[in-house]
Formats: sequence, C-alpha cells, structure tokens
Amino acid sequence: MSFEWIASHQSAKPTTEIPLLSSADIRAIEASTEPIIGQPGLMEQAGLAIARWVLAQAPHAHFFWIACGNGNNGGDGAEAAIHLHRWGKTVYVSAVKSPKSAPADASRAWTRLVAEGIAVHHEAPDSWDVCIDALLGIGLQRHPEPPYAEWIKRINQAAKPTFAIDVPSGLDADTGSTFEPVVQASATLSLVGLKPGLFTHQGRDVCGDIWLHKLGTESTTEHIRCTLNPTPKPLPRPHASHKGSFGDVAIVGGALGMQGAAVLAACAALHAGAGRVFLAFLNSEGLQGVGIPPDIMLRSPDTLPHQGLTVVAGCGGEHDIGHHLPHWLELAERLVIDADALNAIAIRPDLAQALVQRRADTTVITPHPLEAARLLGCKTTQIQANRLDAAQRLAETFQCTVILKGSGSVIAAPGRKPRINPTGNGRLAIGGTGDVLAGLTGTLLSQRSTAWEAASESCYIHGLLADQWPQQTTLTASRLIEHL
Ligand SMILES: NC(=O)C1=CN([C@@H]2O[C@H](COP(=O)(O)OP(=O)(O)OC[C@H]3O[C@@H](n4cnc5c(N)ncnc54)[C@H](O)[C@@H]3O)[C@@H](O)[C@H]2O)[C@@H](O)CC1
Ligand SMILES: [K+]
Repeated sequence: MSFEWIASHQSAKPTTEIPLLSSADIRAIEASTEPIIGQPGLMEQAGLAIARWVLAQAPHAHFFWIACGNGNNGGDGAEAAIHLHRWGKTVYVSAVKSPKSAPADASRAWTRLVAEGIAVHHEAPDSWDVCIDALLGIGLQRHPEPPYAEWIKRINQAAKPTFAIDVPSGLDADTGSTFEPVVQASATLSLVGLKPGLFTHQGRDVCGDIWLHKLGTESTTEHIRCTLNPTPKPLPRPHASHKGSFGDVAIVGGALGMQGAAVLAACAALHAGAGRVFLAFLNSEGLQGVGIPPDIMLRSPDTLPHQGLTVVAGCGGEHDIGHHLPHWLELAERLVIDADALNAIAIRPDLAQALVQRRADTTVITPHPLEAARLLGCKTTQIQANRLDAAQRLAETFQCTVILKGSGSVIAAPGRKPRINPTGNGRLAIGGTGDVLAGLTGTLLSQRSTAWEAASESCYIHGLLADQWPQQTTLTASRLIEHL
C-alpha cells in the first residue's frame, strides 16, 4: 500500500509523465480487477487506505463526521468508518438514503458497518473535528440535490479539515467543472488513478493537496485519457557553441499603444536564452518610455531575415497583425501565434487555411479560453466545460500544437494524448504573462526538436516561476521575465 503526494494548491511535485484517467477508464480498470478469493476487494482496500491517510493528516482529531452518499463513494466512506471506529475514534456516519438502496459493493460495506455496531444517521452532526467527504465521486451527474447540497454547505461553512474521497463532491472528475455547491476540501485522496478534473479548470481550487492511492491496480496505455505535463530536463548548453546555436527569435507585434506586449515577449525570449532576438513593431510611434534592452535588435516587419527564424506573432498586434500573417504563416520556419493573431485567424478563413497547411510540429498556438472560443466558433463556457476536448479540437481543426491557457493549461497536438500542466497558480492571472509565455515558447521552439516539447516545457517553466514566487512580493510580467 503506498500513498503518493502529487500537488498542493500552490505547487506540484516534480513529475514524470503521470497518467490521468477518465471515469470510464477507472471503471474499466475496476471491472478488469479480478477479485481474489479471501483477499479484500477494492472497496475494502480503499476504506483502509482512506482511514490511514486521514489519520496521518489529522492525528489528533477525535470526532470524525463521515458524510456518505448513496453510491460506491459512500461505500468507501463506510469502509473507512469501520477502521477509524476500531482504532478508537468517534465516528458519526451520515447516509443520505437507506443503505439498502446502495449498489452491491457499497451494500456489503454498509452491512459490515452495521455489524460493527456503528449507528447510521440521516442528518449531519452539530459539530466535528474532521469531515470525510464520501458523498459523491466519479458518479456525479448533476448539481447535488438535497440533502447532498445542504450537507456540502454545512461542510464548507464549518471550515474544519475536510478530506475528500476520490474527488471533492460536486467536482466533475473528467472536466474540472463544478456542480454547485461543491466541497472545498483540505486534501483529496484520488483512488485507482488520478483524474483530469483534479488538475484543470476549477479542480485545483477545490481539491486542496492531491494524493493518489492506486489500490494495487495498474493502468495500461489504452486506459490513459491524458497525462500530467512532466518536469522538463534542462537542455545542455555545450561550451563550444555560438549565438547561432540557440535560435533566432523575432517578435512581430506591438500596434500603436500596445508595444509593451511585444517588448515583454521579446524580453522573455531573450531571458529564456535565445541566441538572437529581433523585435519588429507594427507601429513604432510613441515608443518613448518603453524600455527595450540593447540586446534586442529592432527591425521593421519587412526587413526581418527568414532563414532559421522562429516568429512569435500577435503580442499586442491588434488588427494590423492580420496584414503580416499570410507572409509568416507561409514562410516562418517555426511559428508561435498568440492573442490578436489568433483573433485574426478566427475571422479569416484564408488565414485558418494557411495555418492548417503548416506542419503541426513547427507551430504553436497559445489561446486563452475566449480566444479558443472565437477560433472554434463557440462560447467560452463551452471551452471551459471540457478543456481537454477543446484543446484537442483546436489541435485537430488547425493541425498545430496548442497551449490552451487557464488554470491547468492543456497542451494538445494532433494524434497525441493531451497533457495538463501541473505548475502555475492564480498569480499569473494578470496582464502581460501571456506575452511572456509566447516569448518563452518562441525561444524553446527555436531550440527543441518539436513544437510539442517546446510547448510542454514552456508551460511548465512559466508556471513553476509563479509557484516559486515569494509570497510577499507582487508578481508582474516584467519581474517574471527576470527570473527566467
Ligand atoms: N466499485 C468499486 O469497487 C470501487 C469504487 N470506488 C468508489 O466508487 C466511486 C464511484 O461510485 P459510483 O459509481 O457508485 O458513483 P458515486 O458514488 O460517485 O455516486 C453515484 C450515486 O450518486 C447519485 N448522484 C449522482 N449525482 C448526484 C447528484 N448531483 N445529487 C444527488 N445524487 C447524485 C447517483 O444517482 C448514484 O446513486 C468512486 O468515486 C470511488 O470513490 C473506489 O472505492 C474504488 C473501488
Ligand atoms: K467525495
């Protein structure tokens, strides 16, 4: 039996490429796990794991409220209660309905619980030290109904340590969307496998620390929905190298009044270690006061070299970027497309077609959810409702590598299983950080063999900077660059 700590609200542990499993994947694994006669079944193992885990988190707690739903998530709670009771803790077990209406595995758990002499209540206790949330797991289908909703509100109002089994009740395990009200957990123990919804959209805000216990099961490749973006390996910088060895990156953007965005992207490219950085403003009026380091070479968009160039297009580009896009979509060896360049593609089929014609492993698009919605001709809420699907649809529709930004950025490319980035936090939700990501991605794209590697690495590093940011210091885009 082993527990694995995966992430907290503010940081994730360095990871190898950890698989994330959909609810359907989990059910397939459960179904293929042969019961061994005389050995505890998965739910019994889950109960013991949960009880040990909760006790390790709250060793001095005495009174445990175990709030159980009507399905197998509730069965897990019942199994955990048996162990805590045997270890001398006071357990107050609440069941939403009669245990008789539970599915088979959970029914057996309830029978064992009653045989232990543990009472089953149908209401919440007045107070408790610790709550175990066993209300709803991967079977969640809709907004929690009474009494689920009332109990979830009680749990959140009490603000006591709350440990969620599998997922916080109210969180969609596959998408990270929440059905309000949702349990605000101190920590979540994911069983069998980690689920995508824990890491993207609203997942990270409601899970607390994320732990995994596989219960002795193993996932195979066909079970994997996506993976956690792994910690990148540093690229060696050989002694015998020159500025041409580390890529030429050109930022094309900065329309009137928006030059700062292009400067941020150029500085990010520079600090990320590009061999040479060019900055081509779409409009260079009123540049006084915009600090441009002397390391950056200023060019007009028409005088940029072509050969070996990685172009980052869009940062602060407004409508003007649309005039330059046909050229770069056709000629840039490698291309990062951000912000206004994406908006131009969303409204011009000729540009969309030119994007499709490019090789997917030379091109990265970096939309936030609103830009993604414009590209796919839908609403932002539809993008957020299933970020994995949306990122995959963008990759397939435009035949390119995608970074769908937001909490738990999703990296997708045609024919690949997407990755969810585990680094980053709400401090990145300010103006300019997207330009930094675009510039950083440009440099990595100029140095790595594929757009997939560049996009994955870029997301990871960008998020890690925010995770390591000192609590008392304000994070700004320009300060972020200095830490690259
Ligand atoms: N069967 C097994 O062997 C195992 C099951 N496991 C547990 O089982 C869970 C999945 O169990 P289930 O498939 O029974 O699903 P859940 O226990 O998550 O929920 C299903 C029940 O909740 C009801 N429901 C769904 N949404 C609702 C809502 N919004 N308001 C009110 N009621 C709602 C459904 O009608 C159903 O009765 C996992 O999350 C995990 O905790 C794990 O212990 C691993 C082993
Ligand atoms: K739960």
